[in-house]
Amino acid sequence: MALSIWRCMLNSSAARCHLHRSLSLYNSSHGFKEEEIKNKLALLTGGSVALIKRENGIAELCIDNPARMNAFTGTMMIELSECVSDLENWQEGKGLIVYGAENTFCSGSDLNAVKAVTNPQDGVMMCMFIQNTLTKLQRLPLISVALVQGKALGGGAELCTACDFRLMTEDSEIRFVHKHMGLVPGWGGATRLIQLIGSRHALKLLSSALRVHPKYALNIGLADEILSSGTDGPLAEAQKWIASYTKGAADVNRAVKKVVASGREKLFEDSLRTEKEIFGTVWGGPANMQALSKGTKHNE
Ligand SMILES: CC[C@@H](C(=O)O)C(=O)SCCNC(=O)CCNC(=O)[C@H](O)C(C)(C)COP(=O)(O)OP(=O)(O)OC[C@H]1O[C@@H](n2cnc3c(N)ncnc32)[C@H](O)[C@@H]1OP(=O)(O)O
Repeated sequence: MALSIWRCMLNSSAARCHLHRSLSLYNSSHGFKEEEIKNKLALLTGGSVALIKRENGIAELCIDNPARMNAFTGTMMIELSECVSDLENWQEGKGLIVYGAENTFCSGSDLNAVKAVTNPQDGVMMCMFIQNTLTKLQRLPLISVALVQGKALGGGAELCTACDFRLMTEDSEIRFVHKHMGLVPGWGGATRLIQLIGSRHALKLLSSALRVHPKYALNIGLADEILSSGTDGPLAEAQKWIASYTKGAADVNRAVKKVVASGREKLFEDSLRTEKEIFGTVWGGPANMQALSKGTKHNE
């Protein structure tokens, strides 16, 4: 079969692969009434979530509510969802750094918002809204990094588990305080924590609300690097760190994250099929042809 026809077949199946992007975890068939909960969240104002998409393909998402230790108000939950949707459509994107304003990460839900969302139905609806957002964040075809400075508490601890990697500054902590609030994680943090560090370590952190300092986080696999207090500052350190994992063409970087995200979630044979489809999107592509024409050697 002519190579070009074969590639066309691979590419057409790869196109189908793209069509499955950004299906929400919860929809109306699960009783999720998105517009209804968004209208309620919109009344809980304060703070903001800002997204910068840079020319080099690395975006920065800032959780900005320093007067409340970057706690999420209702409007910030809506803005986070909108930023993640924007990133889902950013075809040039390769990486994402999530961080908090004024050198602290996030202290979870704004307790004023929590007190305003009194009935259990609305609480569960808010939980579904946030889980939809954080599941899409985790599945973005970008390498994502949570830059943890200061405190990542409650929902803030859950948010950092939705990123592929966590970089912690020397004085920072991640703390699942839910049990002290008479709660369990609801933003998907328990499920992702078990994926990251295993059920034994996850149960220890959730049942003790332990302050997880950087060295222990590194030891149990929750953190990937402890950032030294370099002269450039933590955000610049994080930019340097992510740059070493996002070199080269955007489509190849995105394909790498897609094959790993597929293997992380799918059954073995389904993941193999997805890997084949993603392979078809880069086989014979510009980066592949350039490497072949250069006679690339791997002895650096
Ligand atoms: C599924 C989980 C999810 C949910 O249930 O929806 C949650 O995340 S529940 C919330 C979990 N988070 C908390 O319980 C954090 C509560 N705050 C603290 O423990 C402390 O503030 C701190 C984060 C450890 C920082 O302590 P400290 O350095 O002493 O500063 P302050 O306490 O003075 O905080 C400064 C300022 O910020 C306000 N603040 C902090 N966190 C929140 C929050 N989550 N919601 C609302 N406001 C918050 C704090 O009240 C102070 O404000 P003022 O008192 O007006 O100065």
